[in-house]
Parts: sequence; structure tokens; C-alpha cells
Amino acid sequence: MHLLKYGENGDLAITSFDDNELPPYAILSHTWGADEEEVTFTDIVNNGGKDKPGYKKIRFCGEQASRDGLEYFWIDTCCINKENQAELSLAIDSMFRWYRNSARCYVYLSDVSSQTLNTNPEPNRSRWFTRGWTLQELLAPSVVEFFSREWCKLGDKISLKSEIHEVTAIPYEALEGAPLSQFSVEERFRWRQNRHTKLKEDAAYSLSGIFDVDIAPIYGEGGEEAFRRLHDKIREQVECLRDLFATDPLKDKKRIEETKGGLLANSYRWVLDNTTFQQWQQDTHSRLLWVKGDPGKGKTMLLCGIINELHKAPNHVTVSHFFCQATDSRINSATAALRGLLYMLLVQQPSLVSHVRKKHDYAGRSLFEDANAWVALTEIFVDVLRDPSLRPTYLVIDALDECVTDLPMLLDFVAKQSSVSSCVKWIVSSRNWPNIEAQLERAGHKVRLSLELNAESVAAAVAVFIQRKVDQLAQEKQYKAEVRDAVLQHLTTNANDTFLWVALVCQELGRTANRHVLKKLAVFPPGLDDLYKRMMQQMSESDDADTCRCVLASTAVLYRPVTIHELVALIEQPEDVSNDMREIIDLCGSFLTVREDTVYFVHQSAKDFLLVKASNEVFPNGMEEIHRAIFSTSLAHLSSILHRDMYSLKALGSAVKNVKPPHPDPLAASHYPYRLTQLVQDARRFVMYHKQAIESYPLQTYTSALLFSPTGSLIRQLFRHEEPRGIAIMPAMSDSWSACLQTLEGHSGLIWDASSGACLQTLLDSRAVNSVDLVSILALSHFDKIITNRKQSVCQEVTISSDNIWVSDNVQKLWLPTEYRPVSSATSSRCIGVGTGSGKIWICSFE
Ligand SMILES: Nc1ncnc2c1ncn2[C@@H]1O[C@H](COP(=O)(O)OP(=O)(O)OP(=O)(O)O)[C@@H](O)[C@H]1O
Repeated sequence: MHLLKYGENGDLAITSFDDNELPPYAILSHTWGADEEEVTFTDIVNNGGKDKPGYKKIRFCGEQASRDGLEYFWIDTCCINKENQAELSLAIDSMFRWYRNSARCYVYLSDVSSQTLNTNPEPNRSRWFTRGWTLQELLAPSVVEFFSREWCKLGDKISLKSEIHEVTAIPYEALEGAPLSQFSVEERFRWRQNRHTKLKEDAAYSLSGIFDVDIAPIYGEGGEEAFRRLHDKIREQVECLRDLFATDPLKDKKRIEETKGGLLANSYRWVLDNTTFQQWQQDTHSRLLWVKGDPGKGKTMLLCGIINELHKAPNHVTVSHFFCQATDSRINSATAALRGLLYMLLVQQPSLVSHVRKKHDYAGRSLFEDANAWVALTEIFVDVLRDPSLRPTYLVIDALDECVTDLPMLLDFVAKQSSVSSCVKWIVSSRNWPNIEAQLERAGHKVRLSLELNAESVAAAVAVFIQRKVDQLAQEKQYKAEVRDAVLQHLTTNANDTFLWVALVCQELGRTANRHVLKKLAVFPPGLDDLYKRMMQQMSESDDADTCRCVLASTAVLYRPVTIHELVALIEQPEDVSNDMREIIDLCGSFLTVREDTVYFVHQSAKDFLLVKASNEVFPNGMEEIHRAIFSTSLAHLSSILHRDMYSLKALGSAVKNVKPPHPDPLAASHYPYRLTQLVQDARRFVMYHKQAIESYPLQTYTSALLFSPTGSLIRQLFRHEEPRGIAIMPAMSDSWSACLQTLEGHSGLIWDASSGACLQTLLDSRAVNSVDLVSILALSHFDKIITNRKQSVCQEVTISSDNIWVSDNVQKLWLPTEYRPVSSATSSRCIGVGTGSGKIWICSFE
């Protein structure tokens, strides 16, 4: 980027900078006069152009910059060498970024006079508002100041926002600096209405920054073609993000805050004054902040608060967050965490989508969902972190301890990647688990914020929380002053710096009649576990103790939260309480809570308590008994309610996609057992398909059987943690089981996979691939030392057995189902390329 600066002798000088090492600069936004009136790059280089009318703008801009303490400034007329086509293209591409990165943008309204402004106060009627390029010049910089013809300041885009909104229809939030990706594509296109550019193509090119897409300018292509290319780029970007989407982390955060009773700012603000936090935030070398603490100490809410505060930063940093929740299978795995973080990051910085598109263009949605999703996501993530255009970004992962699947992989990734980019800072939180400690220990540039070591601040925050909770209770239940004071006193004395304990006791008190409050207070012991024990004891004393225990035990083993309706259909009730299930849930102490008709554990620690510390009481005959009960009750339920034409469709041609479930839905309570039936069916397919391998080599259940099952197989998904770790590139599998039920070994000829099409690369349609093709593929994949003749590869590390049944590296052995056995192959040291009879190729790599 070329920047202008006044030298000591008053002459203008132009200096070139690397875009990554720019000094602070001001930037001018204006409308162009006739070409011959504007000062050009050549004029400046030759110390000329001083007699041109456009020179006045340059002088004003330089003087204003100097008044604002800025040495450098940039003006499009003379800071781009337009005779150099490559430079011009690059400048058009970079323009949005240059405006965004400026310290101040001065808008020079040459047709607005401050002298007539009092009689005609309409600076917004200036020609400046009708030009195409000025739209991004208004939106990209954070500080935009307006000046009259006499160079008198009229205001800035915040103080003039209502006038600007009136003429441009751009919402206040966009003027205040909200990321433009928050606004729909249609809305952003509306902002350009009534704007014109001298060249037709510029109408499209001037929008590329607003949509954060790269479109190389090709002047002469015409406006229509330029807009077609722009629309194509936007569509491809939207499709890519749609496929990456699995959960909306913004909605997860909102839901979690609401479920936990709403975020109280005064209970997290202490962290802003905390020296460890400040060190992490201010020190450019501190990259990773690890917030650690025992259950219920308020880590999740603290992170919610920190995220809110980070958003308040004046320069709109990117904040991308992910909340792990063990009880929600959508958001409890390492892959889900990276996918969620990446999605949220790219929504805010869409130009980085290019890193995803490199892979997504070929693989589509399965890139993020098949067996290799982790490999693909980590590669993309690393590319994004190393991208020089990445803007200051915070990455936040809450509750690492609730990442049920592949936590070690996630920890390893965070430890390795948290220090690679100087503009990225990470925050993670977890309980005080030694295995997490051990893995994060390896991260460089980290700081640790232990809630136990900041007991004083946490105690003060809990005190604020107690005060708020007691005020609410006293108001809702009309406590007398003495009851109110006693509750406050008891909570303050026994809370032990644990928010959750306070929240649970208050929940119990909410259900207690006023006359019993004082008596009841005495039985809430300090400490979470003791409180849970007390709740168990209280429950066991009720008349519905057996039913309550049954509800707790079943809820603890179900693989997802269920609705009250479903719960009634799932549990073996000692007596029929179908109509009283809400009441029973209320009787289950404060372990459970109902939100929108769905039953949840009040907190992960409540579930942990039942599964570990109270397991003898909750599962007196073992957990298996509860699974068996759920299974048989489900079957009984299905047998009793299912009948022909459940939804009274009558017409035999009724298509599933057109069916609208009636209200109430007779199948509402059957969704859980339906999934169970699907699981049984899937298990049957799994066993049938891999029968030969499993019967002969039982341990292959955990290797080839999992690897060669479709990615959508429920068994494969449930046992993902068992998949062998050492195989880096796994066979690309289709989503669902093929038409082939079982292969009978010993027959000659190949049995074809009729439905799967998700191969890694198909080189040839129906003829078999040969080893030469495979060599090129391995070479393309940058694997060296390729050997085509298998006999030579004996001393190599990876090999295919002579009967084509095994791939092995001497330590691990992978059984090949018939349709994956090679008709040709090529081997590198750790990699084998296999060409199959169907023309499909896959590459297996052992780490
Ligand atoms: N700042 C806050 N505002 C409002 N409520 C809070 C706040 N901090 C904590 N709480 C209350 O305390 C409870 C426990 O907090 P939180 O879930 O954040 O703890 P945690 O340390 O993440 O627990 P765990 O490690 O067991 O998941 C919340 O459900 C909420 O009721």
C-alpha cells in the first residue's frame, strides 16, 4: 500500500508499505472530479500536480490527519498507480480492507457548504451518497467523519446516523460497526439502490468487500457478467457455510444462559479487574487463557460474560465460541467443537471460506460428517489460523470436560494451535481434571485462571448472586423480613463460593410453603454432594419414592433429553402415574427440571452424582436392568399403539415428505423407541455385513467393521471412540448401508456396492484402475517413495497381504471387505492406494 506523508520541507512524499506492517493512517472518501482535475500517482512521484483543483483535497486531508496525530494518509486518486494493471486489480481487491484498517476516514463533501448549512441543513443530499464506491467507504472504517467544502467538520457516522439512515436505508447497527455478515444478502443489495459508478463493472466490483468475496476485476466484461460472477461467488459462499453449519453457537449460548436462570453481570465483572485476565488480554504473547474450577463454580456463566464484554470492544473483534454439553450429542464431541468454532468464525469473516471451499467443492457436506471429518476440519482450521488476512479473533470453548468424544484430540489441537497466530486469543474452561491439565500443560503462552485461587473474588460474586436470588424469592413469595434475613444468612454462610449450590437451594425454597421455610433451611447442608445426598434422602421418604427413583435412573441412562410424553412411555412405572408425571418430576428433588415440556438434568453435576456417587441407590440391580426395562417398555409401547395408517392418510400414494403430523401426534411418545428400533436394525446390518470378519477375527469389530460401515450407521456413530486411531486417511464411505446384505466368501466375482458413491476419487468409470494411475494419485497426494510392485514392498512399513484380504503395518491389521479388495495397488512407506473392481480408489495411511 502506498501512503502519503508530508516531509519536513512541506513536500508530499509517497512511501510503500507491506500490508501487514502498516502505520496508522487516515483515508479520504470523496467524489471524483473530471480526470484531468485529479492529482495522479505520477504527479506525486514527479512532485507535480500542485496546480490541479484536486490538490486542495490532498492538502486538506494531510492537514486533518496531522491534526489527528496521524503522519500518513491515503487518497485513491494518487496512491494507486493506475497505469500498472496488476497494481490496479490488487488495489480494487484490497480497497475494502484498506478503508477498514484506517484509523480515520474523512468524507469530503465538495458540494456541501457549511456557510449555507444553517439555511439548508441537508448534508445528506450530497452527490457523495449517490456513488457506488462510497458505500463501502461509509461501512468499512470504524471512524468516518464528514467535512464540508470549507473543510469544517459536520459530524461523524455515529452522530449523523439518523440522517445517514434516512437517505441510505442502512440500519443503525451497520453504521455502528456490526459485522456486515449479520445482514442478509438481499438487504445488503438494497443498500446500493440509486448508486452509480462511471464504469458498469464497478457497480459489482464495489460490492465485493461488502459481501467479503474475491472477484478479480475484468474491465470490459460488462456489468451483467460482473454481477453474474458476484452472485455466483456469494451463492458458493452461502452453500459452503450452510454445509458447515451443525449448530448455531449463538443460539446455544442464549439457551444455556436462559436455562441457568439468566446472566447476572455483577457476578462475572470481577474477572475484568483480575490481574491474570488482564495479563492475558493485554500481553500480545499471552494467547491461551484456561479458566478452571470445580463443578458449579460459575465457569460457564463467566465465559458467557467474558464473551459479552469482548463484543463491546470498539473495533468489533471476531468472537467465535462453542459450548460443549455432555448431554447433547450434537455438541459433545471434538469434531462438533471445531465445526462450531469454524462456522461462527467464517460467518464473521466470510473471505476465509476459501479455505473450506478448497475441499468442500469436491466433497460437499460429507466433508464435515464422514469418518475423516476431524482430519479435514483440523487442516482447514490450521489454514485459517495462518491466513494473513485473519482479523483479531477470540476463540472460546466452554466445558472441555463435557466433550465426551475425542477430548484428547481436541486438547492436543488447542495446545498446538493456540500459539500459532498472533491475532488469535483462546479461552477454554474446564473442571480441575488432571488429564486436561496434563495436555494443556504443553501449550505455549498460556495463563491459568483458577477459580479456587481467586476465592475472594468468587465469594464476592456469589454474594451478589445470593442477594439477587433472595430478593427474587422474597418478592415472589412475599417473605416476611425475618424469613428473608434468615434465608440470606443461611445461604451466605453455607454457599462455599459455589453458585450452583445457591441456585439449587433457592429452587427448593421456591417450592416450599412459607411456613416451612425456616424449618427447611436447616436441612440444606453445605457442599454440592451433601446437598444432592439430602435431596435423595428427602425423595426416598416420599410416598412416590420408587417411581421417582425409576424416573431418575431412566433419565440418567437415556441418550438424549426426552419430553414428558416420551418419558411416560419409556419407564416401567411401579404404578400408573401417566397423568402425574410433572408432579413426580417435581418430587425428584432439584435433580430435574422441565423446559418446554422436555426433561433435563438441572446441571451436569446432578447427573454425575447419580451415576457415580448414588449409583447403588439409583441402580440397585445395575444399570443394565434399566436399559432392559426401557427396551421392553418401548417395545410394549410400540406394540400397543402402532396400527396401520397411523395418520389416517388413506391414499396409498401418500408421500412421506408431504405428510403433516396431526395434532396431537399419536406418535409423539414413540420417537425414542423408534430410534431404538433404528438402532437394532442398524446393529443387524452391521453384524450381517461384517459377519465373516467378526466371526473369524473378533477384534476386527473395532477396526475394519467400524471403518467400513457407512458414516450414517448408528453403531458406527455410537462407537466412534473405538475406531482405530492410527489410520489417518480412512476409506470414504457413503451415508447409508448399501443394498448388499452380506457377502458369502468363497464365491468368485465381486459383489458391488449398489448405493455408495462417496469414493475419495473416481478416476475411471467402469474399467479397473491400474497401478500406474495409483502411483500418480499417491504422488499427487505428496507421498514419496512409491513402489508399484508389491513384492518389493515387503520391507516397507505398510503392505497388502498376498491374498488381498489384509492391509497391515505389522502392528495393526485391517480386514478388507470384498468390494474394497484391490485389483491393483501402489504402496508408499505409510500409505497404500487401492484400486477396486468398481473403479473406486481409496487411500489408506497408517500413522
Ligand atoms: N454470573 C452469573 N449470573 C447468573 N447466574 C450464575 C452466574 N454464575 C453462576 N450462576 C449460577 O450458578 C450455576 C452454576 O454455574 P455454571 O453452570 O456456570 O457453573 P460451572 O462452573 O460451569 O459448572 P460445571 O463445571 O459443573 O459445568 C448456574 O446454573 C447459575 O444458576
